[in-house]
Amino acid sequence: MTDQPRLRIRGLKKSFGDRTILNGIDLDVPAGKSTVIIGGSGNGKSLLLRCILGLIEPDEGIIEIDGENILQASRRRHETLLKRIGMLFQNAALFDSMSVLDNILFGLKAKGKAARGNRAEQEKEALHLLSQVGLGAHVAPLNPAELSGGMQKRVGLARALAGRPDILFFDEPTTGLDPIMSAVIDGLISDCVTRLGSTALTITHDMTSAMRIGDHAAMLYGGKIIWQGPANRLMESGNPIVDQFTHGRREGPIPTSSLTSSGSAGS
Ligand SMILES: Nc1ncnc2c1ncn2[C@@H]1O[C@H](COP(=O)(O)OP(=O)(O)OP(=O)(O)O)[C@@H](O)[C@H]1O
Repeated sequence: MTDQPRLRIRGLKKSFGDRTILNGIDLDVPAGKSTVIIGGSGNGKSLLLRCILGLIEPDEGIIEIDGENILQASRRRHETLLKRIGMLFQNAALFDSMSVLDNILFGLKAKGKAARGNRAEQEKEALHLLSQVGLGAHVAPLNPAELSGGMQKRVGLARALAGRPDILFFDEPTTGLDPIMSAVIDGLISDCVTRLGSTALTITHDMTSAMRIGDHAAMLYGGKIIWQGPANRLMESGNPIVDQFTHGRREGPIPTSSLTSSGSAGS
């Protein structure tokens, strides 16, 4: 592993009208490690991922993958770089009208991998992806609505792994899951990092999960990354804002009103 982070973000800003949500994000995501981002609702965590994924155009800043600023890359190069990223969305974001198999085949197509091989080979690859997340072939013809939330997340992970991306984003992967299924999903995320060598970036509110899967952790607050360090320091960071958040205290520097308002970071 080199010292160059896989993802390097500097001075990233995004406002909507007069509401500044991201107000100069500086973040390094080390290669081949698991990074977690914590922060209150509405602070812009999902927005940050959407900016990296090219779904939202930031107002200012640098987003580098392996030292290459994707915001200045040609459109074609940008698309190629983004194919390196697989994403598990908050609610798994599966297509309800498609079978599990077709959802994964869609993931392969989106990464340009389905152009190779015939339908039988593509299906074999999809079933292999399902087995990687611990699901058998019997799930393939089912519709997402027939699956539990935990199974849907696993299918979402299988789809995120389609095309073998080396960077994986997880948006609140354990939200809505029971503690055992959360541990299963966390185990799969850790496997992606330790067995596949992926670089993982996870947004979570779940401190157990953050400590379990994270090597590196960062807290987003007021539009900036206000702390980053080893994930095992999250509960004793020495930063009063991080401490209030990770220990879930009502009293502290974070006004409780900021957790129910729009999350604007000011300018
Ligand atoms: N396309 C958009 N247009 C206008 N406002 C937006 C847009 N996208 C995000 N926002 C605003 O940015 C703020 C941050 O949203 P975001 O979803 O990133 O928060 P979050 O930290 O991920 O919250 P949560 O933990 O609740 O998911 C919110 O106030 C949201 O309304």
